[in-house]
Amino acid sequence: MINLQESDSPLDELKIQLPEGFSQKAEEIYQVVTKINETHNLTRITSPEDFKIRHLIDSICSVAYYPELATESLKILDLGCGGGFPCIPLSAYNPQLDITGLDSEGTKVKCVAQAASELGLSNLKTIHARGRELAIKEEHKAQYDIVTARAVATADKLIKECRQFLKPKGRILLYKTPEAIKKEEKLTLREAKKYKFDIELSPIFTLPNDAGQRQFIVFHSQR
Ligand SMILES: C[S@@+](CC[C@H](N)C(=O)[O-])C[C@H]1O[C@@H](n2cnc3c(N)ncnc32)[C@H](O)[C@@H]1O
Repeated sequence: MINLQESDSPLDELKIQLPEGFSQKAEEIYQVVTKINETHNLTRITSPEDFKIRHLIDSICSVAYYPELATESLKILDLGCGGGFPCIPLSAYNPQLDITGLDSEGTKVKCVAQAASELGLSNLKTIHARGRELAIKEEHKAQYDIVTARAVATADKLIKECRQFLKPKGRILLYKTPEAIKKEEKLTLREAKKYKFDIELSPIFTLPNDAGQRQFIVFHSQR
């Protein structure tokens, strides 16, 4: 049992409310993903407590800083979704979100599609492709309100790869550590300026159980 609750740190500190039924859904996500993981090697994080903190809580903390993720019908592309993070928890958190999980590894995409089907997440679909290949296809160009990416690539590379997916005034929301943001700062500033993005940084927050610090960096398209 993972027993996800609002009193969990940092959900409590960030005042993240869990929608009705989400704790039960979180348990189902844990059961379904770890079952698929037994045959497909999606994640090394499998203990209930680690899964809760490093996958579930980490995925939904974005809601604290971008509350529209909890309430609006946004079209989101999760680039490099891997085993389904953050796209699976986010699609369960707000059924109004229309999320596409994208990954260049076909097996991972199939596993996320299977998990979405078993979990009844009809608002989550998947595509097997590289970001830069999909971004030039007419049906995906300028179609998304937000592109998310967690643990995929440096911010400068992701700006280049994600920018064509965005609708006017769209955003790229990256799940990062403060250390990575600092390390990537110079190239990030250069690419953000080149492609006309304003940068927003969230406050730094800490995950329990030595899971480390996190920070979001958001690129707002000026166009
Ligand atoms: C370290 S995993 C992270 C997966 C997931 N976002 C998470 O946080 O658990 C990085 C994933 O990004 C995918 N990936 C890397 N570059 C990509 C690209 N250009 N287009 C699509 N997927 C990509 C990889 O195949 C891999 O599954």
